[in-house]
Amino acid sequence: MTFRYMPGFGNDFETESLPGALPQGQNSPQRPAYGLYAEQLSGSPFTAPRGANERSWLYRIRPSVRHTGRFRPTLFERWKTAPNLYDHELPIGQLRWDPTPMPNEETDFLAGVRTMTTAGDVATQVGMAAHVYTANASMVDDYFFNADGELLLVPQEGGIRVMTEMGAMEVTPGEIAVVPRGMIFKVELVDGPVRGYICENYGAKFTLPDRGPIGANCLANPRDFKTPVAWYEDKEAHCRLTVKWCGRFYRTEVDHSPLDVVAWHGNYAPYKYDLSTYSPVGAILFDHPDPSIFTVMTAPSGEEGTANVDFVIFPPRWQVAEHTFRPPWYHRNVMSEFMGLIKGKYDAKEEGFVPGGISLHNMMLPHGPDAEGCEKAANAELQPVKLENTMAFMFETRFPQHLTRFAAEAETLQDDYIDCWKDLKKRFNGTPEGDWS
Ligand SMILES: O=C(O)Cc1cc(O)ccc1O
Ligand SMILES: [Fe+2]
Repeated sequence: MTFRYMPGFGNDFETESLPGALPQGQNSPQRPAYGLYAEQLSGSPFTAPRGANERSWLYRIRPSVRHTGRFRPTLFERWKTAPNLYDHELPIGQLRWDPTPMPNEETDFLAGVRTMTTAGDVATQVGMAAHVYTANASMVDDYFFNADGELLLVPQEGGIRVMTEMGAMEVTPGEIAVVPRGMIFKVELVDGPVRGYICENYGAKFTLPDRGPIGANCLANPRDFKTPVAWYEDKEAHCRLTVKWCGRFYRTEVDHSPLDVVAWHGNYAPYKYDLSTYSPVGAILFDHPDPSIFTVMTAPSGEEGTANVDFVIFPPRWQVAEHTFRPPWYHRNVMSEFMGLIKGKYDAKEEGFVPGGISLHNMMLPHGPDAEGCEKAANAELQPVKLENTMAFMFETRFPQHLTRFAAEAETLQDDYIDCWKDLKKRFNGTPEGDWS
């Protein structure tokens, strides 16, 4: 199968996989071509202002209402939803985990989701959850949609094929994909086991941040976002559709594939993005800017400049700042920082933060470079240095991130993480130079 995409962020797209399947000049013809049913999928209230109004028109073999029978409750006990408070006894702290191991038993994407943190409240469409997924099997006759929010998928190991109602995307480590709230999809594996991270965004959708004085270019450029062309399965088989709805899971059975959209148009659609197309802008003379300069996408909350969640990356880049402590400064942040590493090394941590791992620096908890990193940065010769072969990211939310019991009790939790700062010694010695040796 070939994967084809249309460029642009939030564009009004149109696509058909059979000639003439997409009505022209109207949305709801009396008898759509090919005997298709017309259906509107709304991603915003009908009356949302034009710039935030999202909907698509789908032309499908059966209307979605025929993809569901009666719903029965089902359980995915490791996929948690906010509010999920204090189901463990671990005190607050700076935390770090080793990579989640690949499954031993047959596990598909849906079964392989494990929640690490939740924030906010799904019932008021506020906040987010951070998950890891691991899988060693494709979803074949199993399909899923999440009514609780959009899913930002961040593969770390192994490629996945995200087969959605509106098209199919192949997404490999170094790329990300977003599946909108309510969109039916399944995940197939390209070749072998996979691992990655998910941000489940309960709030307003991810959008591109304003660039302010940076101007009209750089950071994430709209044309590098890719939305798949229409694709469908005309498959009659025993299929299951699982739905996540306000933190609970339900299942319904149908005799055909729900991925049956032959043509569509609109601006509510899945997309993917290659992180290597991000054009970072940074300090070209001195000092270390705030990580907000590396925001790929932001999901706003009601308060200006205060994101429900930001998706931030730390891509390969030159470091050139003069007379500057170049790694992140020591800091305390009102926002809560969940970090993952897709590949390479992260410049604030010399050891222990490895690809597939996670760190969590929650609301107001102090953190910064480890002792070794500090020592190196303070004594480095400040030549231009290229940070290569690296890609870390952060889900940064205005809401405190509450650990799940799974995260608190995981064998991968490093109990010695805070020791990475214990050798930060006193440098104050009464002289203006201090003791930076
Ligand atoms: O804590 C971290 O490693 C993330 C981070 C990076 C940076 O360059 C500045 C602030 C910040 O929180
Ligand atoms: Fe931080």
